[in-house]
Amino acid sequence: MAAPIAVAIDAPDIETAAQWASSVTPHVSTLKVGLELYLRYGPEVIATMRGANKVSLFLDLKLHDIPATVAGAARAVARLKPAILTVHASGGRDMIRAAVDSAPDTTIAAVTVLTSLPEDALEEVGLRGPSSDAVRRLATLAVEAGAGALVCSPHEVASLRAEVGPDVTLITPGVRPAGADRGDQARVATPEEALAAGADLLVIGRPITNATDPGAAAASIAAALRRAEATSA
Ligand SMILES: O=C(O)c1cc(=O)[nH]c(=O)n1[C@@H]1O[C@H](COP(=O)(O)O)[C@@H](O)[C@H]1O
Repeated sequence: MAAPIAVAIDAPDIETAAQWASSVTPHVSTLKVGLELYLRYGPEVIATMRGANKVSLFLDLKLHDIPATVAGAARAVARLKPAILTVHASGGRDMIRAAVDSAPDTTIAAVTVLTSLPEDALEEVGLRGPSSDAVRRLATLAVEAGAGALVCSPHEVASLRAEVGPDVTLITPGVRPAGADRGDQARVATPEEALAAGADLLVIGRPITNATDPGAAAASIAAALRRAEATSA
C-alpha cells in the first residue's frame, strides 16, 4: 500500500515535475502541487500530475483573502477536483467557511502556524505563542468553520489530535529523515516521529525531490514508515 506521504512537487518546470511524479507515485499516496508550479502552469499542471499517476491530488494554494475573494478562488479550482485545498487559518472563520462552501467535494485544509516559523518569530508576525497554543487556537477556529483537515508541524500533532478528535485529517510538513538538511524548516521531526505522533499525511519535498533518485528516496521513507508501524502494532 502507498505510504501516507504527500510529495511536495515544488519543481521549476513541468517536465521536472512530471519526472518526479512518475518516479515517486508507486510509493506514496499523494502529490502536492503548490504555488511555484500552479502560478506558472495553472490547471495544465494538475492534468499532467494526474496523467497516468493513480494518486490523490493536493492543491496547496494557501488562500488568504477576504471571504468573497476566497470563495471565488475556491470555486475556480474546485472544478479541478483536488482532494485537498489549503487556506491560511489566520484568514478567519468567515474566510474558511467561504472556502468550505465553495468547494464541497474538496477537503479544505487550514494551515495553522507555518513550519518555517521558529518560536521567537511568532510575536513579530502578531501571533501569541508558544506555537503549540497558537496552533491550537487557529485549529479550533478552523474546525468550527468546517475545515476537514489541519496543517501543523509534527511537534503539535499529538496535542491537536487530543483537541480535535479522530475525524479531522492532520497533515504535517516539516518532516526530515534523520540527518537530512532542514533547509528553511524550523519545527521539524523525522517521518517516524510524525507518524507516531498521530499524523495522517506527511508532506515531504526536498528530502525526496533533491535526491539523486527521488523514486528510491520515496521508497526508502515509505519502507521506514512501514517498519515503524509494524514495530508499534
Ligand atoms: O501547506 C503546506 O503544505 C505547508 C505548510 C507549512 O506550514 N509548511 C510547509 O513547509 N508547507 C509546504 O510543505 C512543503 C515542504 O517541503 P520540504 O521542506 O521541501 O519538505 C512545501 O511545499 C511547503 O510549501
